[in-house]
Amino acid sequence: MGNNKNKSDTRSSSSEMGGKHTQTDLGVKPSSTVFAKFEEGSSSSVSLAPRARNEADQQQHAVSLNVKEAPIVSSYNDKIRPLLDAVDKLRNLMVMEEGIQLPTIVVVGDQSSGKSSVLESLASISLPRGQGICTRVPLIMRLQHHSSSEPELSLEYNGKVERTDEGRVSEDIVKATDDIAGGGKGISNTPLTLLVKKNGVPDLTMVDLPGITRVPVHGQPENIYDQIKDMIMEYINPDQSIILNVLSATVDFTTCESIRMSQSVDKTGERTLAVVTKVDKAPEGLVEKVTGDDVNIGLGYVCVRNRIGEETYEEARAFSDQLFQTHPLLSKIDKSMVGVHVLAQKLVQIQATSIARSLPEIVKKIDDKLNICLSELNKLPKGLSSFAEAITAFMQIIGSSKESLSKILVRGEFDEYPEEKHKHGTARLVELLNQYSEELHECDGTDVASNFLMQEIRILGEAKRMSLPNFLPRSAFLVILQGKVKGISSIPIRFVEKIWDYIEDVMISVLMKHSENYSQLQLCAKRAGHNLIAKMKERSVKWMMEIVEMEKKTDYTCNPEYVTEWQKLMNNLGGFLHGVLEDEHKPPSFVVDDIGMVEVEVFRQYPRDLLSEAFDLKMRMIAYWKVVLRRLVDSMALHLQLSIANLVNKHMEMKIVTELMGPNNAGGIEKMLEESPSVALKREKLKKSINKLKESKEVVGKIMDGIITYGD
Ligand SMILES: Nc1nc2c(ncn2[C@@H]2O[C@H](COP(=O)(O)OP(=O)(O)OP(=O)(O)O)[C@@H](O)[C@H]2O)c(=O)[nH]1
Repeated sequence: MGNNKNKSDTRSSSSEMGGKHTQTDLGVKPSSTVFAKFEEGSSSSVSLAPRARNEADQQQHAVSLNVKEAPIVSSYNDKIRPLLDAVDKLRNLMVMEEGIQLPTIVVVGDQSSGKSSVLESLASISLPRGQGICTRVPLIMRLQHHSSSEPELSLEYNGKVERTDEGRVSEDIVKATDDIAGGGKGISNTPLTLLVKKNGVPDLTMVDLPGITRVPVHGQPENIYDQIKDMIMEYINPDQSIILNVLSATVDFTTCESIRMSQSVDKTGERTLAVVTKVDKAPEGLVEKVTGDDVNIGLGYVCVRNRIGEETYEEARAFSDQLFQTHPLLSKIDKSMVGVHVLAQKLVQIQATSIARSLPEIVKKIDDKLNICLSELNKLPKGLSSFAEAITAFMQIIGSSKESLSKILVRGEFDEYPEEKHKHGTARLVELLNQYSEELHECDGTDVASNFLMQEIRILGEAKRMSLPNFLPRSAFLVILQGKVKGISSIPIRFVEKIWDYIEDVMISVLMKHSENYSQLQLCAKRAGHNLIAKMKERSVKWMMEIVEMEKKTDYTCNPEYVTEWQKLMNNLGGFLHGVLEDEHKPPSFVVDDIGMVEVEVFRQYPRDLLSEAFDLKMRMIAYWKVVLRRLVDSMALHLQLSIANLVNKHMEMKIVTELMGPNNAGGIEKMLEESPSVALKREKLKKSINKLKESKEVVGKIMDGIITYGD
C-alpha cells in the first residue's frame, strides 16, 4: 500500500470523473481502499481480444494492445468483479422496483450512431448492427473475464435463460427481441440480459438502449420518439447512472438528441462520457470538436473506429490503431483519447468509482426500505385463526363503530374526522332540521294578505247553523286547519327520508372503515346497515304520518303564546272594520297591522258580524298555525334524537349479529377468518419485497464484509 497515497492523490486531481468522484469524496474507508487497490492494476493495459493473439497481431499491435494473459487482467478485474457481481445480483433481484437506484452505465445515442458497434468492440462479439432501429429493448450487457479460453454466452429474459455462442448471438438477440417486443419495429421496456464470459474482456455491465429517432419508420407507432425518450430518461435520470453518449463524428454534436437528453439530467456533464464513432468517415475538424468540448462532456471523449462490414475484430483493431497513429488529422488526437482499449479502461475505472461511491448509500436504502416494509407488514391486521379470535375482532369492530357513531351523531365530537365535514353529524342534522323548518314556513302563510278573509267568509257561510250569533263555529276552524295541514303533509315525510339517507351514509362509511380488513364482515355489515335504516325510516315515516293526522284531527295547545298572539292580532279588528264600513273615503285597500296591504272593496257587501267573525277566524288560525309548525319541527327533532341513540346503542349491533349469524349468511362469523383480497394482495406484495430486500441485504452485506476485511 506504500505508493497508494500518491496514486490516489494523482487520481483526486484527475478530471476523469469530472473532478468530483475523488477518493476523498467517497469518504468511505472500505470503498476507497478498494479503489486504491484496484488502481494498482489499472496502470496496466487491458487485454480485449484473446483471438487477436496470433503472431502477426501481436507484432502489429504490440504497443497499443499489449496483450497479456490473465494475471494482469484478473488482478485488475478481481478487485472490481465482486462489487460488480453484487450490483448485477441486485439488478437481477429487480431491487430498482423498490426505488433503490443502482450504478449503471447507460449507452445512449441517436439512431445508428454506432452504439451496438461500440459494445461489440468492447466484447469482441457480433451484435445486431445496421441502418434503422436495431436495439428495441434495453439490452443489459454483462461482460465478465473468465480464465477458460472457451467463451460462455447466455441470454436472459422473461424469466428464462438461454445458452448461445459467438456465432449465433446476434441472431439470438434478434429472436429474443422479437419475442419481447414483437416482430415489428416497436420497442419494449422489458430488459434482455446478455452475459458474456470471455477471456480478456473487461468486467463491465452496460445497458444499451434504442437509438433516438424523430421520424417513425413504417410499422412503428406514431409516438415512437416519446416512447424511446421516456425509456432513455428513466435510465439516465438517477444520479447513479453513468451516461455513455455515443456520438457519430459525422454530425454536429450540438444537434444530437442524445446530448440534449443527457444535458437535461446532467447539466455539468459530470457523469457523462462521450464516445465518438465513425472517425474514419469524418476526420476533419475532429480534434477541435473533442478538445473544444462545446457540449459539456465532464468525463471526457474517446474516439473509436469500429468494425466495418465483415472485418474481423483483429482486422478492425489493426485498422483502428493504424488510423490513430498514421492519419494526418486523427494522429493529432491525444493517445489517451483514442481506441477501444482506452474506452474500456475508462469505463472500468468509472464503474468502480461509481459502485464504491454508491454502495454505502445502497446499503442504507435497502435497510430503510426493509424496515418500512416490515413495519407496514406488522401494521396489517393479524390473520384470524380461531373462532375466539374472530369473535374478539368482531366485538372490537362493533365497539369501535358504536363509539365513532356515538361521537359524530350524538355527542358532536369530531376528532376522528376533523376534515370530513360530511361526517360532522350533529351539525349536519341541525342544518337539515333548519332547512325543514324553513320549507314548512315557506309552504303556507307567506302571503296572508292576498285573498284576505275570502276563504274564511266562504267557510263561515257553509257553517251556518241554528245557534247564538256570537259563537264562532269550531267546524269552520277545523275545515281550514285540515286544508292547511294537508298542504304541508308531504314535507315531513320527505324530510324523514332525507335524514335517514344521510344517517345511512354516515353509518355505513363508519362501519366500512372499522371493518376494512374483513371483506366478509363488510358485506354483512353493509347489508345489515341498509336493512336497519330501511326499518328505521319506515318507523319514522309511520310516526310522522300519525303526527300529521293528529294535527288534522285536533286543535289544541296549552301554549299561552297562542292566546297572546291572537289577542295582539285582534287589536287590529276595530281599524279593519272602520276602514271597510265606516271610512267615508271608502279606500279600495289599506294596511292592516301584522298582515300587510289588503284589498277591501269586496268586503263592503258583507254584514259587520260576518266580517268580524271571519277576521277572528283568520287571526286564530294565524296564531295557531305557528304552534302547529313549531310542534312539527320540535317533535321531529326529539324523535330523531331518540331514534339515532337507539340505532347506535341497541339496534345496530343486534342487526349485524343477526345478519352474520342468520340463515342467509352460511358460515357466519367463521367467514370473517377469510382475509380480504386487498389485504391478502398487500401482504403478498410486502412479503415479496421483504424477501427481495433481505436477499439484497445479504448480497451487499457480504460485499461490505469483504471490503472491510480487505481494507483492514
Ligand atoms: N465507417 C464506420 N462505420 C461505423 C462505425 N461504427 C458504426 N458504424 C456503422 O454504422 C451503422 C450503425 O451502427 P450500429 O452499431 O448498428 O448503430 P446503433 O446506434 O447501435 O443503431 P440503433 O441501435 O439501431 O440505433 C452500421 O452500419 C455500422 O457498421 C465506425 O466507426 N466507422
